[in-house]
Amino acid sequence: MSPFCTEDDLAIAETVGRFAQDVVAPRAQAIDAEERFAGEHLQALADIGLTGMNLPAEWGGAGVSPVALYLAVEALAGACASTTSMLTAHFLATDTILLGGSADQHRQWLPDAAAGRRLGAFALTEPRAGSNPADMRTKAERTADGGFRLSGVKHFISNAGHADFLTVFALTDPAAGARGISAFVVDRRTPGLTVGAPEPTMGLRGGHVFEVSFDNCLLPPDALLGPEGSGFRTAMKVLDNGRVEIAATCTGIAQAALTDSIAWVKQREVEGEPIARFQGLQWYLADMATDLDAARLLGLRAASLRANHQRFSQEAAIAKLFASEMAGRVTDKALQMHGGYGYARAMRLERLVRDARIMRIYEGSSEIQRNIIARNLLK
Ligand SMILES: CC(C)(COP(=O)(O)OP(=O)(O)OC[C@H]1O[C@@H](n2cnc3c(N)ncnc32)[C@H](O)[C@@H]1OP(=O)(O)O)[C@@H](O)C(=O)NCCC(=O)NCCSC(=O)CCS(=O)O
Repeated sequence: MSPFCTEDDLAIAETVGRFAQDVVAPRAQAIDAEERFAGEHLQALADIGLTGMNLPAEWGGAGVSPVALYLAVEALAGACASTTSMLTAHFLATDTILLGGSADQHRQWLPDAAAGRRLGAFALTEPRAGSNPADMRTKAERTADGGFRLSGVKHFISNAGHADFLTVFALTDPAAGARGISAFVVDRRTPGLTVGAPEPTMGLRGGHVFEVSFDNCLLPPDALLGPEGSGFRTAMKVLDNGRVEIAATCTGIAQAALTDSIAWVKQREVEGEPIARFQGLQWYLADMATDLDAARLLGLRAASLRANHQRFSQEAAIAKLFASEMAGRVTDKALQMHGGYGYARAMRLERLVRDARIMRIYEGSSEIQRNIIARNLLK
């Protein structure tokens, strides 16, 4: 499949692919249509090791390579992107604890999260600080007992209303800009923490997003992840991982659209012959496959660098930019090939088109990825 994958990675992908098609795919249309939270899959994801797939075995995780993680996320996304979004948001939360926290914090939070007993959410974005999180307003002030008083509002937070814990980023030194941001792990039952109703969205309708308010929430000293002021850097490292997982989600969605399109042109007939005989449609398929292959290779390259403990921020941004734009192109072409049937809600293609759209926006929009890529080029 790719120079980046080992036999073990491919075996994991096959297992997850079978699980995704047998267990997750059959419920995906209903989850979307009824806007039902994809959490109904949480136990099944945990049973197959997916809830801890980003974590080392030491903390209850699957201990697999980031390449296997990429392939697993892709396989799951081909079945249900809402379920995948719930899972990747959980990964953002547990990655924050893994990368920012101490061994004691790992022990306290990660095994339960890896086992799917506790669901996480990642609270970085604010109503007026999306692309530029350094401009956040949420504050955490020291209290006399060494803990913190947390106040502010976070927005578009996946899982929040269903989560057991959130990793939250807040200013501990408002004068210091990005260097004044700290990361915290917060129990969702903390008094003063309230979550709004799920925000209605165009796609990922089973991957609920929420506004979260912190009204003078009192946090214990051990809620702080890492040294004060290190939160922004932790968030950026977590997002490097997250962007590769979004790229994998995009290749999963696009692969599903391509698979459906191949089946469609073979089955749909015009004047007694399958439309697959039209060269125009064959060229559509060829372009879709080429675009998809390029995106997958970029994603696997980033995952492979991560596996080798090399810096991969640039490659993650390139993979996320290309894959999210590719998913838009491929799902749109697929819909065009299906004609009115692709536009009808009875087919999953309509869902794939809607689910693909957010990929160009969350975890850093395409414009932000271009900024990151250009900034690295001009260093
Ligand atoms: C575009 C940005 C990267 C620009 O950031 P800034 O210009 O504000 O900050 P910098 O000066 O670049 O960096 C400050 C500080 O952080 C360090 N840094 C930066 N990037 C990295 C990295 N990849 N790895 C490690 N460290 C990093 C940098 O070296 C500086 O350190 P020093 O202070 O010098 O020590 C940024 O604004 C950005 O990424 N914006 C997009 C935000 C985003 O993606 N938000 C998505 C939120 S989550 C979501 O969308 C969905 C979640 S869910 O499903 O609920």
